[in-house]
Amino acid sequence: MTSPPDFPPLRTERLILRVLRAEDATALHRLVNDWEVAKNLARVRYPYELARAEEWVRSTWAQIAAGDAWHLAIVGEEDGSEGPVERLVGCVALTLDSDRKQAELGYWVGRKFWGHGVATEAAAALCRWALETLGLTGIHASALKDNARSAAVLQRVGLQPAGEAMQTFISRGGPMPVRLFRAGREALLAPPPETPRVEKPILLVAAVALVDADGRVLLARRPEGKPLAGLWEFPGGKVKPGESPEAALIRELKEELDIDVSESCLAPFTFASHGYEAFHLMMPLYLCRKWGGTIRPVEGQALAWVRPQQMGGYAMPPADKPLVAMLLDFL
Ligand SMILES: Nc1nc2c([nH]c(=O)n2[C@H]2C[C@H](O)[C@@H](COP(=O)(O)OP(=O)(O)OP(=O)(O)O)O2)c(=O)[nH]1
Repeated sequence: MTSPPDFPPLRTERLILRVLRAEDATALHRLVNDWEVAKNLARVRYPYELARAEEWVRSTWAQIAAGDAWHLAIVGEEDGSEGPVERLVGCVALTLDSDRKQAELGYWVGRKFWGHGVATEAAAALCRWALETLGLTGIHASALKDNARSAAVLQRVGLQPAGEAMQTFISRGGPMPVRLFRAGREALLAPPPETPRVEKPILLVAAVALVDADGRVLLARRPEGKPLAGLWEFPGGKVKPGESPEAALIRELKEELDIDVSESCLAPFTFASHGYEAFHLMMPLYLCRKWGGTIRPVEGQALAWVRPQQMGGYAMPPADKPLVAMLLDFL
């Protein structure tokens, strides 16, 4: 064939999947003649010459015309001075098995376009097109065992692990271990599971473990009338809109304990992330060993200096349990 076959381009949110054109060969050669890309491709020789790219582009036209395989260019659009300009970012392909009921999925993306979900977006669109248009019963693929990135793409597209095998990789000069993936038509066409929505508001609270010279930590008892009243907690409080967690802590420590703490004495230590009934608590916990002034319970709250080993004897909010374990390890 001397010219590309008719194939209406597939459009995704960010990409166009279309037949390769003769003029794509230069960009294709530049992207594939990169060991980081070529080493993951079974049927590519490395180094990959421009003449091979030109020949391969033409071979894809015959395969599409025969209905054997669809190797499509993955193209992004960029703003140019005279309107949008197309840019080749990779290729995606489906090749029919000999029974013509199933197909093998393959793809590659140029190194500089990695990390943006291009392969997943393109592969999912081509699979959907093939299932709907060709009536395939399933799709399969393989990924080198050392290519975790590709295995993740296949699983995001909806393929499931289906064992391991050896497969010849021209680029690597021989057989290589691969992981196999496959999925049936129903699984692939099912709508993706909804990601659980966080309905609760996120409450940001800053707290601190004040540590004395003996390695004891100050706990304060939550006063009556407040939620979780009677439980022992790390001093701190809610971060106000526009306030940094450090500024909130400095303010709270002055209000609650009448001490002066400078930001440089607050060392980020760990954090609590806990779902309470009405909100989700995000609470960075700082460590502080140096403050100005003498600690006094301004709000009449009970205070206790407690070694981490003894904190089990103090009833604390559920969010604090993992923090105690961290302190126990660290102090
Ligand atoms: N300060 C602190 N709060 C904690 C800890 N563990 C934990 O679950 N919390 C929760 C309890 C509260 O829901 C929230 C802190 O809110 P708070 O009501 O004490 O905050 P605040 O001092 O700004 O109080 P207020 O002005 O609203 O009365 O974080 C902890 O170790 N220290």
